[in-house]
Amino acid sequence: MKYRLGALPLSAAAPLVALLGLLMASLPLAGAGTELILIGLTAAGQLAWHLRHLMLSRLVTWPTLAWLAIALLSYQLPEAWVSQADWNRWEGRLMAGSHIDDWRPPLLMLLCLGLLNLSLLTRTRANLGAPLLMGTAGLALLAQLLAPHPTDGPLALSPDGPLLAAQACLLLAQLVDILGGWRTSRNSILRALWPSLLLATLTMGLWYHQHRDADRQQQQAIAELGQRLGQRLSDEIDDHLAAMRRFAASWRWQDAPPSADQWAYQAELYHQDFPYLLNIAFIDPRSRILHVHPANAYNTPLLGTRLFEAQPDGREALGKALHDGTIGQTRVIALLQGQPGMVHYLPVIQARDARILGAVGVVVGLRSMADTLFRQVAPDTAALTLLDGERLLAHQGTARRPGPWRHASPLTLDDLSLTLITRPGHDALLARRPRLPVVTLAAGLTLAYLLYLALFARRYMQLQHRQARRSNRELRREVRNRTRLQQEVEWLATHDELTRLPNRRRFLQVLAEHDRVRPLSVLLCDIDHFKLVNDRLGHLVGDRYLAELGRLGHAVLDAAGGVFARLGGEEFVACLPGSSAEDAEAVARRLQAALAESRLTHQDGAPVTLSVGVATLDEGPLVADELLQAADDALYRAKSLGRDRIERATSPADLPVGGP
Ligand SMILES: Nc1nc2c(ncn2[C@@H]2O[C@H](COP(=O)(O)OP(=O)(O)OP(=O)(O)O)[C@@H](O)[C@H]2O)c(=O)[nH]1
Repeated sequence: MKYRLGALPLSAAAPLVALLGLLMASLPLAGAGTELILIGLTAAGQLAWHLRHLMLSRLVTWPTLAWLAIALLSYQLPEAWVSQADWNRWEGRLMAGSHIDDWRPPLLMLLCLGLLNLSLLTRTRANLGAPLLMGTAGLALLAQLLAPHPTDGPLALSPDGPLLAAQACLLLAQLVDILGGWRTSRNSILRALWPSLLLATLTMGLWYHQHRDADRQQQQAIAELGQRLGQRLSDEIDDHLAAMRRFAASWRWQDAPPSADQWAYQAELYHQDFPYLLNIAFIDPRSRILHVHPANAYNTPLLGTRLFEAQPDGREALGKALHDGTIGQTRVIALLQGQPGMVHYLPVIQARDARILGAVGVVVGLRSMADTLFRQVAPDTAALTLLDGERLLAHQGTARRPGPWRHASPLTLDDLSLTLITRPGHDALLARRPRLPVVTLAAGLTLAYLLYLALFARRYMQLQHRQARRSNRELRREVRNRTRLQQEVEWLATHDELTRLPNRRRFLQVLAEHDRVRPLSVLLCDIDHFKLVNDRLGHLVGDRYLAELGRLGHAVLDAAGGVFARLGGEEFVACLPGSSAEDAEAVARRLQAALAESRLTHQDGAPVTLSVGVATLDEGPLVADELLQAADDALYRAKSLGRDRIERATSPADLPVGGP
């Protein structure tokens, strides 16, 4: 919750930061309009999620993503599928006032933010690659910060500060929001994130490189176009000069200036080849215009005009032709027709006596000439401007949307230095733009995303396996413990812990197991004066004596094919299936002997002795209680007869069967 509290104001602040920033920096809102709207929608999606209006968040996030997807498709689809013109039409409807290529660069960032919103909604943030989306968004932000201004490339990244700040706010809000959530799976996320983020970084680097390369190629193409046009312009002037020289020379055999008809006929032939010539005039030696072609509303009033007076800028050039007999050429001057241009004056020299009959004036309207030339370039391709220094000579500016940069090619026409500015149109640039960078970006980022998903899933499965293995191990250990405990409980239920001999219950079971064996003897053994041992030597020694007797008894009875058990207290019992009373007595004696040999003594050094009651069932059914009672009776008798004795019961009545 505390993270959400931090994220909330950041999400809310993002669109405000963008809007205020743009207003304060007096940046045109129209240009940033689409991006501003997208930022607003993304922020609204985030905010709605933070405020728990999930439906609203969904309603905002999905259409925003759809919008972004359409924009993305604009440069993903091949031209053959959807033409640039079609996209432009759609784009005009979707984003009036701004152009798709203006906001393509932040598109990646906004797409990442939109997808992050989606991952918020689906609550599968780390699984859906949200960390990589964040990393990529961070890279896109960084790229926008570091990238140069768009003037150096048609699709360079937008550096609009307020919009960047808004994007950073949205990213930060996402970061703050998930910091707590990823704490537990941080290791898994990091392991998947680094390799995929590295791939994303390499992809973006490669994309940027290819992107700049494409820019350079386009700039070069435009430069070549400018140079080509410039070359054509200068070739054109050379051509018409050569033609005019021939034209001027064609009058040298005349004795007098040409007649109006002659002039109109001949000049028309040349004018057809060079329609941009505003006129072709014959000027007499006194600089008067004698004939002019074509005879139109601009030219006809010029007839009779004395050029030396009327056009001082051209006087020097005309003087060369009329006085020196050489070709004269004006600079770009204001023509009598009202537009800038140049005039070439070619002397008409009589062949016979080298008399200068006059001059041919060829008026080149640069605007007309450039227009003729510019018409060869499709208007949407580029805007073309012809400049003489700062002076605008001609312009063709029909490119619907001028691109972000222009190319200036210097033109040299004789001694004239002009500049041809070529400004390519956006649409033409986009249409010619190679798709490789975008394909690289899309493929690389998709791969990085898949890599993240694969690594994360692998790591997740590894953890699951590890967890399962650990659980299995614990389960096995638990089962072992429980089995051991169970066995212990079972053992304790049938054994005596101190002597580790079978207890009374087990003894009765053994007895029952041999209920068909005859003879069946039972020995009831009791340590004599054991109380004294306890009292004088202590209970611990008493316990040791009991354990020792248990060990001895087990050894003796085991050798005799019987079972030795502890009945309780210092009383022991033995079962000897198949042993007659004599045999049983002999075993009892062996037991007494073993005890004697063990040198268990009282405090005064007297040996610890054992009294034994023997009962044998030779025939008839076994009644355990009765048999034991008979043995007990015999034992009682042994005790009362002085202890350290063996007394035999006579079955079924308890009759002494003898003693030592
Ligand atoms: N150390 C120890 N003493 C036990 C245990 N079970 C019973 N005893 C003791 O065994 C003694 C049995 O004494 P009694 O049966 O009264 O008689 P006794 O001293 O053996 O004399 P007699 O049987 O008449 O020869 C008691 O002092 C009990 O406390 C045991 O598990 N450990």
